[in-house]
Amino acid sequence: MVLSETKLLNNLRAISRYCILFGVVVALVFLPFGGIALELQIVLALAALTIGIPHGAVDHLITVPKLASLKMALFLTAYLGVVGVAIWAILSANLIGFQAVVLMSAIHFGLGDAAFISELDARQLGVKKFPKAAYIVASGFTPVVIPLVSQQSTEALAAVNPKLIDWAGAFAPALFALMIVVAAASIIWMLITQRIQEAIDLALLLTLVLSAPPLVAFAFYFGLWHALRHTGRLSLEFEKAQVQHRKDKSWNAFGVSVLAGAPALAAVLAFTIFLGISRGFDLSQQLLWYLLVVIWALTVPHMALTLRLDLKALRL
Ligand SMILES: CC1=C(/C=C/C(C)=C/C=C/C(C)=C/C=O)C(C)(C)CCC1
Ligand SMILES: [Fe+2]
Repeated sequence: MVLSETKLLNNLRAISRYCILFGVVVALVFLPFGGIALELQIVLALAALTIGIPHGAVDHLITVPKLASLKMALFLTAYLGVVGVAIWAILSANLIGFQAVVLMSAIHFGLGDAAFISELDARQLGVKKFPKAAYIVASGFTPVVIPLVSQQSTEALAAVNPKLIDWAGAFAPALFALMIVVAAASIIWMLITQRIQEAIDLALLLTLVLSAPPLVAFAFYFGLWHALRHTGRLSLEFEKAQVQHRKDKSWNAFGVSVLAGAPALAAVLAFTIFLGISRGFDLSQQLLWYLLVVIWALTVPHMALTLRLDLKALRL
């Protein structure tokens, strides 16, 4: 079973790296033609967000194992209540809401990515000490903050919601420089401590955010790195996936973990369209914004519940 888990986590690590590399190549290929058209960027972002949703949609199954129970009903009521309050907060205070979301996302991404490495470490012998703090900070802030303070962030944020364009105010250039230094220093630290694989991970993320436009960089990171690796970790917790791991069927374990989140994916998409229409939105212009708002709101309880697993894996 441990072998099947290790195999899956290692495969997902390799696949997510190839995906990021593919994103870098696509961005570079488009460069001589004036970059990837904004419309295509938005389509990519919508696709990546959709791919990424199921990873958060199994929280309830992991926290409350029994689907048809009073506990589950109470849990879902509280979960959705938090989501509702968060949606209201982001819609009524766009700017502060977004700043809070950026911070929350960076912490959630960093803890999650580092917890993934810790789960791999726990299943392998003779690993060198893992500098967790450096990996948490670099892997969390690089994919969110750098795209949001880069030169091209104005175009991306205008497509999401023009009110967000100045989210970092006068700090943007300093924040950009600081984030590059943090990422570079962490890569060097990984090399010094002989965590070569982690140095490769961070170098890939940094290359992506420096070469691809913000929406594309975020799309590839969220859908094909964060969600993939997180789903791998879900298979370690989810009872149905454990059954498959025990039979040494690592991809089946991954498959059931993805499928468990599929019904919620449909619900999220339907609710997003309902929310948008009820607020009189123009589908082609504001779908990305509303989908992001719903995902950000879902991240509030998702992050709180995932935190438990993250801290357990990281032994913090
Ligand atoms: C980086 C970036 C963005 C921000 C994305 C964020 C902050 C996403 C957070 C997602 C979470 C927390 C998911 C949970 O698992 C925008 C606005 C799309 C514009 C393009 C660049
Ligand atoms: Fe997540």
